[in-house]
Amino acid sequence: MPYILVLFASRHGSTETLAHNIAEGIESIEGISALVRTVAPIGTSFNPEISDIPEQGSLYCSVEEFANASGLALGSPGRFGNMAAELKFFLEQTSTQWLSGKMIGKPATVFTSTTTVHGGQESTLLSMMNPLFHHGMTLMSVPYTEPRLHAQSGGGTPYGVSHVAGPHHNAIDSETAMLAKQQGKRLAQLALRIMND
Ligand SMILES: Cc1cc2nc3c(=O)[nH]c(=O)nc-3n(C[C@H](O)[C@H](O)[C@H](O)COP(=O)(O)O)c2cc1C
Repeated sequence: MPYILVLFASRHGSTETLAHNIAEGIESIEGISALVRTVAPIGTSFNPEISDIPEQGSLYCSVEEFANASGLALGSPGRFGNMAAELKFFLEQTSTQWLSGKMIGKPATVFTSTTTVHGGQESTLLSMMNPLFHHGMTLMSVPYTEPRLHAQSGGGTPYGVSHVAGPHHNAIDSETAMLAKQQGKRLAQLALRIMND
């Protein structure tokens, strides 16, 4: 069965929870599944002794899993208004796929979590879109016809779903979770449409 890769970096669990919400939305669509993967952390020494398999949670993504996906949902915590280094490090291992055009036309969407509401959610989301445009992917998100986008007082953007975690890593609220599911659902529907074209 074709799958959509839900690839995330997350240290405190907020982006990871959004990833699972998005995966749930993808899985609600018949004919396509979700593959949830993360990336290995990067140590401060740049020479970490990291096992190939994480001790807990989602497996680390392989470049093959990236290449063979029919679509991509990419999530990162905001780090100074940018995506996390470990996610960028992973993406920089995909130049073979860029050269071959393997990802061209496939749909992609992005999501994030930050501590503060004005802490760079949109810039983080846009930073994740840049390499996906270089891969020739088709960027999409949730439009304002989704009523929850109007109702959100914290996160939630037309660039991709977002969560404002606060300093204590607050749980994702039900409205944001629903928005994430909707984003996953729309991504799956678009992937099927593109595949059947
Ligand atoms: C190096 C670093 C930079 C960060 N920069 C920002 C920032 O610019 N704005 C912000 O609101 N939060 C920032 N944060 C906080 C994280 O974005 C926030 O804790 C996020 O919810 C973590 O997501 P996670 O639970 O998926 O790890 C930063 C955290 C780190 C470690």
